[in-house]
This record gives sequence, structure tokens and C-alpha cells, in this order.
Amino acid sequence: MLCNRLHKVAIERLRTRVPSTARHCRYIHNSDGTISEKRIRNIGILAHIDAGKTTTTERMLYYSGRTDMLGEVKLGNTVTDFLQQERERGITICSAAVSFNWKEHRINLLDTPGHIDFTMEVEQSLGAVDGTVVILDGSAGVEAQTVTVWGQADRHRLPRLVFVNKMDKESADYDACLVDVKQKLSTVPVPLQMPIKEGGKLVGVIDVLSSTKVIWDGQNKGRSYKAIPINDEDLHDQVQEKLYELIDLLSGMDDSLAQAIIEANSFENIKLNLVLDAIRNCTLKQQVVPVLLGSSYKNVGVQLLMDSVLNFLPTPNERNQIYDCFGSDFVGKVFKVTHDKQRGPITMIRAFRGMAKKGSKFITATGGSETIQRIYEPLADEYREIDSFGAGNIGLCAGPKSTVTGDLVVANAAALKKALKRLSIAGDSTEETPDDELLLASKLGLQTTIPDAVYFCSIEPPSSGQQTALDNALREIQREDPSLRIRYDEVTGQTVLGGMGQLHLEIVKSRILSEYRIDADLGPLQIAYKETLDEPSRGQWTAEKEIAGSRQSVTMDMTIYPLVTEDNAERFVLDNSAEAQESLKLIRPRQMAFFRKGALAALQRGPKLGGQLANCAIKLHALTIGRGTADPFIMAAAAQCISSILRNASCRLLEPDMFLEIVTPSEYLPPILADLSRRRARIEDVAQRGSSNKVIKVNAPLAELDDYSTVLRTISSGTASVSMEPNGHSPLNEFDEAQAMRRALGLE
Ligand SMILES: Nc1nc2c(ncn2[C@@H]2O[C@H](COP(=O)(O)OP(=O)(O)OP(=O)(O)O)[C@@H](O)[C@H]2O)c(=O)[nH]1
Repeated sequence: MLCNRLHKVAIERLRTRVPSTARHCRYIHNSDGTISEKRIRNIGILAHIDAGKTTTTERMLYYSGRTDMLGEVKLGNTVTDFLQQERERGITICSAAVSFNWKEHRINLLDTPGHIDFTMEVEQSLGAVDGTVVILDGSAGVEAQTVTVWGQADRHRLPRLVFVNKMDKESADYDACLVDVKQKLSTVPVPLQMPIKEGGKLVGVIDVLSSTKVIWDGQNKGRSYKAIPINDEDLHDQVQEKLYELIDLLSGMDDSLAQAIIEANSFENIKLNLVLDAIRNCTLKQQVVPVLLGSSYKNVGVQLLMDSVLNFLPTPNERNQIYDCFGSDFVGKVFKVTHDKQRGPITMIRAFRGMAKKGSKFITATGGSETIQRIYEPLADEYREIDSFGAGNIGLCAGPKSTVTGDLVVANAAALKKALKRLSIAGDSTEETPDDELLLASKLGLQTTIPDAVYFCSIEPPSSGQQTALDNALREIQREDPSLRIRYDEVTGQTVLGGMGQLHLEIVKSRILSEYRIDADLGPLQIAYKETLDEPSRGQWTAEKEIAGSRQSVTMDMTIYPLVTEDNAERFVLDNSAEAQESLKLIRPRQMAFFRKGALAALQRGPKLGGQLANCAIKLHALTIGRGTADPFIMAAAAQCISSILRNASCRLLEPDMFLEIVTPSEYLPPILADLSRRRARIEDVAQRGSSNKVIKVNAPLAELDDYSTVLRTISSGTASVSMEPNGHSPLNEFDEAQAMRRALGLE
């Protein structure tokens, strides 16, 4: 029988695991010191807040032998939550990179924050990994932020595993989680395990593929576990049925497995390797998602999750073909910058092609050349020096000074040109433009979109003597976190911060105090409105000046017009009439690139409340640039022209909306709905969850959600919960706009 054969293989497989205490596996390195790509897995851990990412990561580090003790979130001593703020608040703020060896493979793991305010961190991390583990809280299933991070992983086309954690909780429901995964994440779950509970306590899992019980004995912090055959006949038949269901499902997607079944004329006698290969192939194609379970906190199931990472998630060379245009030249992506007190800025780079060595150089988006003075292996805030890191791996580099999170880094200008040429996007021009790298990034589909700020506030140092120190601290934090916006308000003379939420801005303030010893003052939190225009507005502008004896002059004619949708729309276009083309043909590509930059930059500040302009584009009709005019002058002139057109245009405010998912016992539905209607909310859906709960999906203006979580708790006697995420902007009517303007200007 299939099961008997699978038993032997599987028990053998589980028993022959490599001793996990090996701290360094020499045999995974190539002769040049790099690690073979086949032996690397780069994974991100994603989840709704508090599902157990940090706890699971901590177990992985411990079982792999990378750490000697098990950190606990509650005790504030975990490896990945190393910022003081994270330890105090028990949440992940920054994604942290850790690497460890497991069964002769290197796993580089990025633990990401679960709170919506730190979505940008998740986005950057996903650009650096090849697969993800999505963790669910077994008692809560798929939650609002799970759906958000799942969507992010979709955008990066990342194969995934699901780990249903917290299965030790009485209210945990594995089957409900599987239904949730199918319905809410619109994917095909492949359950590889079933829970084993004894006296209500989770003691192990049934490994469906091998039809064995895997039991953790509760000793030595879950290090040891054993696989034993299933003796109970009923249970055995039940597991067998699950296995056949699984093979049946996979055979519809995997030809080799289908062929084997046809040849055997049954599901029996199918080799375990064929089933494993089918799961792997279908996972890589993102047709299915293997689902595992356990309890990280109670030390059950994590080792099998680590095995599955090796078995089912892709190696670096199974993805990332878009970087083939670089051949063997070094190319990588900066997924994070941190500031270490002793080592200065540390740039974390995922290498896709080539090799980076200590002492070598690379170029960045800003065109600057950077030198890698030292390279370290990732272990959160600990550092172990290495000489190089190659394609598929992650390296922490000390030395680069201006690289920012999200930068594409390339060996040198020649390598960049060669890659552009291979992609045939260099055109005939031999002139370097400031947009070369952007062009490449957009061609490769690597452009990172920085989410819009939803809140802003002013920030001031305790004394004017500390302004420079504060500016430097903010610059450093912004290099780490591009979702923090910083601008100088010329009218008030204040520095203004824009962020993803209240928590985001509070954390920035706390970091400035704890890491830079500046007790800065934050002004009141204000909503980040956007602005748009109702109808096209055209204007002409001439900028003339004499700088160091050289006459600078730019004359231009432009229109700003509304767009129906901003998706994929070009925000700067040239008028294609014959007359316009005649005027524009004299402009060199580099001058046009600077002009475009200046014009687009001016769209960052609308005339009403200084909000970013949305849903509009610029058309250039005519441009004349005097001989010898410097590029920065061209850029500034374009910006002045746009600002002047905007001042005369009819603009409107757009307010940020939030999407809310509220889970409440049914009896509290009426008062919650009544309260929402007072908040200008738009109800999208009210559905039943389980026998006694309702789930309300609703869109509401951020301006109306001040203290909402507290109010909800009061209305529902503490039983309802809400998760929120930004959901675009929508126009205000005249009355609400006038009120918003008064509030923003401090007039009420
Ligand atoms: N009962 C139970 N509690 C768990 C389990 N795993 C984690 N926890 C607890 O759940 C809480 C959140 O765990 P974390 O590991 O910080 O979760 P996280 O997903 O990293 O949280 P954020 O990064 O802040 O989103 C902590 O109090 C953990 O001790 C589990 O398997 N069972």
C-alpha cells in the first residue's frame, strides 16, 4: 500500500535531519566563498499584527543553532525586534534581516512589521525575497492586514506558504482557516498537516504526505520531536483520504503526477517524490499554497515549516530572470538602510547578479559612486564580517553614504549602459540623463511606489541650536524609511513631517529622542489632503537671470489638465501638434529631463493647503532655452511656471479615506452602523462570520475616524474589533471642503 511505502521514506526523512546545532555549514559555500544559489532561500514573513512573526522567527533562529536562547516578545528580548521602541511596545516596526543555516541550506529571512503604518517596510522587503511565509493566528483566520500583505505578495508574484500559528489556543480552528484562505485570499490551499490535540493541548501534527504523527515532547524547548506511525485505523483512513484528495487536486495541475496516476491506474503506489515535486511546481507557479500548522509559542511545528521552506519555496535562480540583462555584472537592490552607532549607515543589499566584494564600488540612482568598505552577514543588529556576497544572497554593507532604501545598485556606469542596451531602451543618445536608472527600473518593473502620507505634523527642536542636529537625524531616518516625508514650510518656517499614521509619526519622535537625544516637539496631527483641478488651466512663463556673468533664460507654455484615472497615465506629455514639435525639437534630451523633473516636482504642492496634486497631468506646448542656461535653472523655471498656473486654476481638496473591517457580535450591529453613518461612512458589506459575529466592511473619511477604536470598544462593551488601512482619496463637497480648510488653517 502507498502508505506503508511512504511511511518508511518519510520517517527516514524526518529522522535523518541534519543536526541543527551546526552553526556554520562550510559545505554550502562555493570555492570563491559565495553560496551556491540552489542552497539559498530568501523569504519574507508576513502577517496581520500579532499573528506571531517575531515568535516564529525566534524559534527558527534557535532550532537552527543560530542563537543559544529563545527570546520572547513579552520579555522584550527577541533578536529581530531590536529597536528600543519595538521592545517597549512589543511590536515590529522595522523589518529585520536574519540568516541561518538549516539542513545544508542558507535561509535569509526578513521579519516584517504587521501594523499598517509600516506597510512601506513590507513593500521594500518583498522586493528582496523570492518567497514568503504568511502566518495566520489560528483563532482569527485571515484578518484585514493578512489580505493587504497577500495583495502585496501578489504584486511581487511571490510563491507562498501559509503557517496557521497559535493552534494551541482553545478557540483555534484549522478548518475555518483553510476556508478563509480559499475564500478571502482567492487561492487553493493544500493542507499538508492536521492538528493533534491531547486533553485540549496541541502536542503535534499529522504529516499527511507521510501519514505519520509528528510529536513534540515538550522538553528542551521543542528541539526534539519524533515521527511515529498512526496506529488508530479510523484516523489512518481519514489521513489516507486527505492524501488522496491532495493528490487528486495536484494531478489536475501537474502533468507528471497525472501521468503517474494514469500509469498506476490509482492513487496508490505514487512515489512521495512525485507528490513533493508536484506541490513544489504548483507552489512556484502560484497555483496552490501549502498550508502547515503549529504553535510557535508552545514550540510545536516550526521545524517542519523550515523543511517546507526548503522543499517548496524557490531558489534565487528560479526567479529574477529580469536581471539577465546584467550578465555577470553586479546588480542588487537596497531593501533597507539602518544607522548603526559604531558602524554608521548600513546598506542592506539583495544581490541578483554578480558579486560584491569588500573594497569594491557600485553606482546608485543618484549617479554617485559608493565604496563598500565592509560586508556583514545579517543577524538583526549583530554583525559578522564576510569578504563578499554573490547573486541570490544578502549582504549588509558599510561604506555607502547616500544610498537610500529602494535604490537599484549596479557595478558601474558601463554595466548600466550595457544592460540598457540589452533591453534596447538606450535609444541613439549617448548623453547620460538623470533618468537612466529610473528608465531601467521602470523597464524592469522595479519602481517602488512610496505610499501617500495620510497625516502630517510640524516638528521643532527644543532650541534653535539643535535644528541642524534634528535635520540630520530626520535625514538619516528618512534614508531608512522612505515613507516618512519631510518638507520645509516656507510660510511658517517649520519642518513638516508626513507619515502613514499617528503611530508612524510618534515612533519617529521617540526614535529622535532615544537614538539622537533630541527632545523634539511635534505639532498637532493634521490630515494630509490632496488637491486636484476641475478643468484644464494653461499658462506661459519666462524666467531670466544673470548668474556669474552668464545669462540664463527659459520661456515656456504649458497646460495642467485633469485625468480621469491616474493608473499608468504619463504625468508629463509633449503636445504633438506640428507647431509644438517644431519648438520642442531643439531641446536636448538632458535639458528635457531636467525640465520634466522640475515641472513634476511642482505638482507636489497645491495652492489650497499645500497638498500633493492628484489626478492631473502636464502638457508642454512650447519651450525655449537660452544658450548656456544651466540645468538647475531649467528645473527651477519649470517649477515656477507650474506653481503660477496652479495659483490661477480652480482646485479642489481630496480627503484620505480608510477601509475598515469591523468584527462584532451581532447584537451590537445596529449601534455600530448608526455611529458609522454619523461619520460619513459608506457601508460596502455586512456579512455573517461564524454563528454569532458580523463583519462590516466600510469606507470612511480619515477625518471622521479620530478615536474610532475607543468609541467602538465603548459601543460594543469591548467585544468588537476593527482594522483599518488607507484606501485612496475622494473629493469633498463644498461645505465639507470649507470646514476642512478652516480646521487645517487652525480657524476652528
Ligand atoms: N498562544 C500563543 N501565543 C502566541 C503564539 N505565537 C505568538 N504568540 C504571542 O502573540 C503575541 C504576538 O506575537 P509576535 O511574535 O510579536 O507577533 P508579530 O506578528 O511579530 O507582531 P507584530 O510584528 O507586532 O505585528 C505575543 O504575545 C506572543 O507571545 C502561539 O503560537 N500561541
